[in-house]
Amino acid sequence: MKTIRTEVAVIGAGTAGMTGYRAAKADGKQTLLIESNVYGTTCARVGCMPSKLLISAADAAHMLQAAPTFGVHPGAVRIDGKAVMARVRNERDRFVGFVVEGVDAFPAEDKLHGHARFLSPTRLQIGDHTLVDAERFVIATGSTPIVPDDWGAAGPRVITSDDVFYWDDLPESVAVAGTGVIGLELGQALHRLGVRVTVFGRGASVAQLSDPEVLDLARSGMSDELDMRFRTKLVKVEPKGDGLAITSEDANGNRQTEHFSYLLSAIGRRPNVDKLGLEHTGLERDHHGIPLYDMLTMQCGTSAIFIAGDANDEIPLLSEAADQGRIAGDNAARWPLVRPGLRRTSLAIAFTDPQIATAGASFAELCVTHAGRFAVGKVSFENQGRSRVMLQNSGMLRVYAEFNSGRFLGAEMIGPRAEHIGHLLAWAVQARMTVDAMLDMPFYHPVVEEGVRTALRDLAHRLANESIHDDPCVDCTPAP
Ligand SMILES: Cc1cc2nc3c(=O)[nH]c(=O)nc-3n(C[C@H](O)[C@H](O)[C@H](O)COP(=O)(O)OP(=O)(O)OC[C@H]3O[C@@H](n4cnc5c(N)ncnc54)[C@H](O)[C@@H]3O)c2cc1C
Ligand SMILES: NC(=O)c1ccc[n+]([C@@H]2O[C@H](COP(=O)([O-])OP(=O)(O)OC[C@H]3O[C@@H](n4cnc5c(N)ncnc54)[C@H](O)[C@@H]3O)[C@@H](O)[C@H]2O)c1
Repeated sequence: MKTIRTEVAVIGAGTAGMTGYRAAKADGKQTLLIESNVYGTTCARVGCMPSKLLISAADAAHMLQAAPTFGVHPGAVRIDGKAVMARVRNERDRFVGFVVEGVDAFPAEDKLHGHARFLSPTRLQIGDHTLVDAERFVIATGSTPIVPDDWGAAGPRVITSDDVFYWDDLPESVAVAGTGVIGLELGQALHRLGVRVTVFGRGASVAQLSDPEVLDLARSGMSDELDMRFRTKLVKVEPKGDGLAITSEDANGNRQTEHFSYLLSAIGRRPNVDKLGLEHTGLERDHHGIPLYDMLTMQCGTSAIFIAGDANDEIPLLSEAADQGRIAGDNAARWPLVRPGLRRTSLAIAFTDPQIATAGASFAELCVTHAGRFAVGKVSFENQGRSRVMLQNSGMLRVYAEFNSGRFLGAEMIGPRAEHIGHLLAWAVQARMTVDAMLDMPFYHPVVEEGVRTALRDLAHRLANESIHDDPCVDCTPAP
């Protein structure tokens, strides 16, 4: 077996690993980037980009369906599944191509292919061919979709989001398990593209929402369009004919068996830390096996090992993987003189329709950190001018601020233009703005942001007329 020595070893060439590699190199360290699979990142190959391509096709179909309400009659709509999937794959391959070009530009001696695992705190074994001795490490190994064993045993018709983006055609039907972001984004898109879709949720959660009022509206809005089965678990999944027989059981114990072409398991992702030999590093780990680390430096304990991106399961989003990778790579290079990096205000967007956005502190978080000390303002988009004009007048925004200081803390919404409003509100949280200062900002007419102003005015009124209280927060039941 060959032995290589390097100053920094980065495990995983996804988004976190690539930014980590670049940061360590920029600090002048000899750095090795180790990847076990193909280059191209989860985001570009099977994540953010292909999912948004599929959603855009679904948006086009949906716009045609909504057109007659405006007096515009496009005629019979025909969805060519092969053409839809061809565009998804072709455009996806283009995005992947740009990432691979970036990796190609890294010097050959900085790249190594194979599965890395720790043999000691300073040594990795790569596949069965190389030993890597390094002073410092960045773990950026990403995550893998979860498929329970009993579902997986039903065969290849049980799939994950990874498989969808390799389809040549749209299937007849899909059962989706999970009402998280992936289940809702893909479930709604496939439904709008003419696939028979049923979404099963073992609880009643909707994407990342925790605010009970927004959640209620999101549940009913999604159920109006999609066959949503909340509080329903899958009790048996069996291969049958060219698909699957899926038996579900609702909260009242009623069981039914239905036939679907596929079961899409969208019940979360597991960080890739299990086959890394972390037991040989001496690092303290949590009950999921993830090393304990500092969220500002990404350093695991006081070691020379850093962890970034989906691998630490903190906030499994692209923007976080990029930030955390940069901080981890920089600190690996600087070790032992590590420094806190820039962690930004939380922002999460689900590209459902209506979109869902959460910015800053969530309602559930505030119930813990600010119980009785925060006020809530809100707006419904039902009669909001611009939203009605566009026929996108459904949804709600709830905004939160601290009593006394009037500082804006966060927001949760489902509604039109949430991807943009989410940014606006996250920037206000990070800038530590007060509600009054936000209301001093310009608002054009007629725009959806006027709805934000209505919510902020409501919030300002409540800050002025309500006060800190000791009552238990009746609203603060955790989201199911
Ligand atoms: C369907 C879907 C849609 C998404 N949409 C969005 C979105 O719209 N917006 C958003 O912000 N986020 C989205 N995400 C999440 C986002 O894609 C991830 O948070 C991000 O890609 C994680 O980057 P990463 O670098 O941590 O992991 P990855 O990009 O997965 O990189 C990890 C790499 O490590 C390699 N590796 C693992 N173990 C080893 C080992 N032992 N040795 C060597 N190499 C190893 C893997 O092969 C992989 O290449 C989506 C995810 C999915 C699945
Ligand atoms: N637009 C975006 O930013 C975007 C899009 C897609 C994915 N992502 C990222 O990918 C991550 C993974 O997405 P996800 O949707 O797979 O996970 P998730 O954690 O968002 O949702 C998982 C869902 O599955 C349910 N569930 C868990 N175990 C179950 C079981 N045994 N049976 C039935 N249901 C079960 C949960 O209650 C939840 O509703 C997200 O957390 C997000 O960070 C982001």
